[in-house]
Amino acid sequence: MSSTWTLPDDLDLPTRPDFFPAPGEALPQHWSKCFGCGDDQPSGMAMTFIAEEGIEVSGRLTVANRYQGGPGVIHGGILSVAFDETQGMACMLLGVPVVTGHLEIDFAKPIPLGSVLEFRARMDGMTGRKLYTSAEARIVEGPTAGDDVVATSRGLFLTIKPEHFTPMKDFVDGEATSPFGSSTL
Ligand SMILES: CCCCCCCC(=O)SCCNC(=O)CCNC(=O)[C@H](O)C(C)(C)COP(=O)(O)OP(=O)(O)OC[C@H]1O[C@@H](n2cnc3c(N)ncnc32)[C@H](O)[C@@H]1OP(=O)(O)O
Repeated sequence: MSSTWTLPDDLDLPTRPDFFPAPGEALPQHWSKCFGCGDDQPSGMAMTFIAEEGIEVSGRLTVANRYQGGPGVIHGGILSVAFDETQGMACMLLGVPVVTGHLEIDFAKPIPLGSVLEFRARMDGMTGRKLYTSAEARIVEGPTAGDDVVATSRGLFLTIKPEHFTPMKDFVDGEATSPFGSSTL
């Protein structure tokens, strides 16, 4: 795998805050209509996430037939959504909303339809509003399951004020059951 991603030297590493769920506990969805994790988004991926040790989080995705890109394998865009979600969830330990500014993926191995993927992500450091994250995916169930990393991702997230989304509120498709910013975290 290769990447042009380089971390700045002057990053602070966040520590796990008291309000963050204990290792093994579920993380709340950040927005019920989110394509990646929302339970009020019938066409979405309905990913679920749990807190891991330290500042790591993990998420799972079953590769449904509708996520097909090349013959029999996951679409790269779907894989990117899953990384985006998982790395965004890793930023939740700051307790403030974030958006993705930059995301880059290395696709290392084909991922067959029907696989169950596990994603693990963490913040590698932060400076000001900029949060540097990384993640990797493994196939944990399916014919090619194993310890091999099948894809990796690096992403820059930026903290935002809740009013960032105010100009968009008229475009929301109906009433959300967990409005943005109402996360229990
Ligand atoms: C729990 C959450 C889970 C979330 C999962 C899903 C996440 C998503 O998909 S979010 C949706 C996709 N993303 C978006 O819609 C974001 C759209 N972009 C924006 O709104 C803006 O560009 C935004 C907010 C990222 C940055 O704008 P703004 O707040 O004005 O910051 P700006 O002053 O331009 O940049 C701040 C710093 O970040 C840097 N920066 C901003 N964008 C980038 C980028 N793409 N690459 C590198 N650096 C960047 C700037 O260089 C600047 O650095 P420095 O402080 O050192 O000068």
